[in-house]
Amino acid sequence: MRIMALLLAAGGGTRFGAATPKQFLPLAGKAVLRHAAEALLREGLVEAIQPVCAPGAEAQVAALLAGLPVRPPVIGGASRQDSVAAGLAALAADPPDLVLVHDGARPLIPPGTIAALVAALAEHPGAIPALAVAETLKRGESGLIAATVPRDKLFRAQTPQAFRFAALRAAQGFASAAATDDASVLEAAGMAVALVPGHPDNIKITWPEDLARMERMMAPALLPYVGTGFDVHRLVPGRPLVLCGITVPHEKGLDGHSDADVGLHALCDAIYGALAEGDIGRWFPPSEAEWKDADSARFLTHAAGRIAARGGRLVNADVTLICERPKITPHAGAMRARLAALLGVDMAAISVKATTTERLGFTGRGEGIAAQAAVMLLLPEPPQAASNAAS
Ligand SMILES: Nc1ccn([C@@H]2O[C@H](COP(=O)(O)OP(=O)(O)OP(=O)(O)O)[C@@H](O)[C@H]2O)c(=O)n1
Ligand SMILES: C[C@](O)(CO)[C@H](O)COP(=O)(O)O
Repeated sequence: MRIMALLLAAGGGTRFGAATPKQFLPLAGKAVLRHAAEALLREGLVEAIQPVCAPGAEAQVAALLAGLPVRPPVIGGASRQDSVAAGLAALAADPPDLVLVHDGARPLIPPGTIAALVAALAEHPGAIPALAVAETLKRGESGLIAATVPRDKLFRAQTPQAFRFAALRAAQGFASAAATDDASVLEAAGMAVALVPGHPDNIKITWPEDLARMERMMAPALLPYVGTGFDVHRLVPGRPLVLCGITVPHEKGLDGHSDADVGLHALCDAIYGALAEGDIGRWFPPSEAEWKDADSARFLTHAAGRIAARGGRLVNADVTLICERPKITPHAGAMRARLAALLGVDMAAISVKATTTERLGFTGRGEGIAAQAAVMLLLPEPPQAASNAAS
């Protein structure tokens, strides 16, 4: 049993309204059309795909479908049925037993759909996936309801639509240019077409919101990852005191290889921890002269870049500065704003607070400042590569 598929891509996407026809637009990292082709092949039943495209798009289609069992694209026509006829003609020299006709604008074919269609063709010359209409149907005119249409026995037709090749060829003579699907050609010829279960995820991208919805559906699930960071620097005379990206007036400043921004360092370590990508010393070793007196804002920008590179996002961060003096509260708002700007998130996601150690220990004696931070990130997948690379 040989099964081939026509992949229709000759439409201009008028309703979508983009300069590029919708089937060539990117979706979850590849073109919509490539998703559709891969979906046709996924069940392992389709031997090869015959793309049908607009004049001049042949090279683009061939490139988008490179590496798949795809025949050279043929040129479609002004109507869907013209495009189908062109595709069928291209297959006619070595005809398959069965042919599927699929919209290049339908990137997702739920598993089992093609097997169900092929099984139905044992009994009938045609079969389509379809969904029973679940909502009340209205006919509208000039913004008003003209009638309520009984939905009993009504279905929404999807693709791929499957046919015995000889039957679809024979029915072509009955095709009307107005036919919006391929089953209607067999219907016009008086041939039976079976209904098999369709799926709501088999969306035809018609309007821009369909592509946005499909992008959300195909986005990888994001998992929460928490990270913590802790840092200490000694207070010494003669240096500015930089805390959470803000220079705070004080008689001493923090000592360190960089600007010694202890709050920002703890925050970076929390982020690297959540990413399982080591710590700040791995990315910016104190042995490297480049980081001498460096503005630690660069480190946080780097950490934010690592979140983005991993396809994740920061949910929130909470930084606690531990010192008797200076008082942090008057500067906390500016610190939150600065950290939020460096991380590219809303200020509401960033907390900066402070505590003392009741004059106990090195922070109590004013010898140094400590900071701890906690973050939550949403990341697409377990950080396996990072855990291998981290020390
Ligand atoms: N003459 C045509 C018309 C449509 N199609 C293809 O048929 C599928 C479904 O059609 P539709 O969603 O209507 O696409 P467009 O015709 O591109 O959209 P519009 O009607 O908004 O212009 C699409 O993959 C489209 O490329 C085709 O190959 N040849
Ligand atoms: C074939 C189809 O996808 C089945 O739902 C649909 O009829 C195509 O309709 P359009 O008018 O070409 O958008």
